Amino acid sequence: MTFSDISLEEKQKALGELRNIKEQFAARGWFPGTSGNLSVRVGAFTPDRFHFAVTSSGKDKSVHTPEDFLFVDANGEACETTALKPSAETLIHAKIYRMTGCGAIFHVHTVYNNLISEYYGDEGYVPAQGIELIKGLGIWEENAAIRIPVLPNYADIPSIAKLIPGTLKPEIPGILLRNHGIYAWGANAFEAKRHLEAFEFIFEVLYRSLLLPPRPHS
Ligand SMILES: CSCCC(=O)C(=O)COP(=O)(O)O
Ligand SMILES: [Zn+2]
Repeated sequence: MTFSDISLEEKQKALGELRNIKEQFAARGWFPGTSGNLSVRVGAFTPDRFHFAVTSSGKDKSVHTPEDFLFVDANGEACETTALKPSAETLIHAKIYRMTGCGAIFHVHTVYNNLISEYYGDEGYVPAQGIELIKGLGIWEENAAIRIPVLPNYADIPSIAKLIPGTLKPEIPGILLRNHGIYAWGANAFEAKRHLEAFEFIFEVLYRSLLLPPRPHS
């Protein structure tokens, strides 16, 4: 399937979903200083051939403009002639699509995901257990213990993308970049949003738990 085979209706639906998500996350303060990026896949998928709409690089994501999104291919190249630049982290999105075949990927920088990724960064994963929102990740096992992968935050994005195949775990729909932010994905925008919200809740619980004083002996 080429980009022009994908219906206008499907492309517009993807752009509408991105616009809604962008507005909601911006209202939560999840795009400080132009950080963060979002994408939704369109059309058919094979690991080597797919297309997605992605946020333009360096934009203020708290306002809507006609330059907010563009469509790119599996190599992160623009599908149509445009002056817009795709997100600087488009190759990370492309690698996650290639590995998972998912339908949407959302990336945000928050204080909690930064603090927790640094705290557990040397281990290479964030451990979590006994938090109800683990179910929000689609993991319904009783008292599930999960490990959320943490990758180093190299300045060279292709170097990060290369690490993804060895790091990504099929059962965990997210990856942290140390002292940077999280990528969360799902079969569609609804699921990717639910996963991202669950991760952020988990990070806040973990961080606040570290601050609790020891319980007095009873
Ligand atoms: C301004 S934060 C540094 C870049 C970054 O990590 C990010 O998420 C935003 O980059 P983009 O090119 O997608 O605007
Ligand atoms: Zn980022």
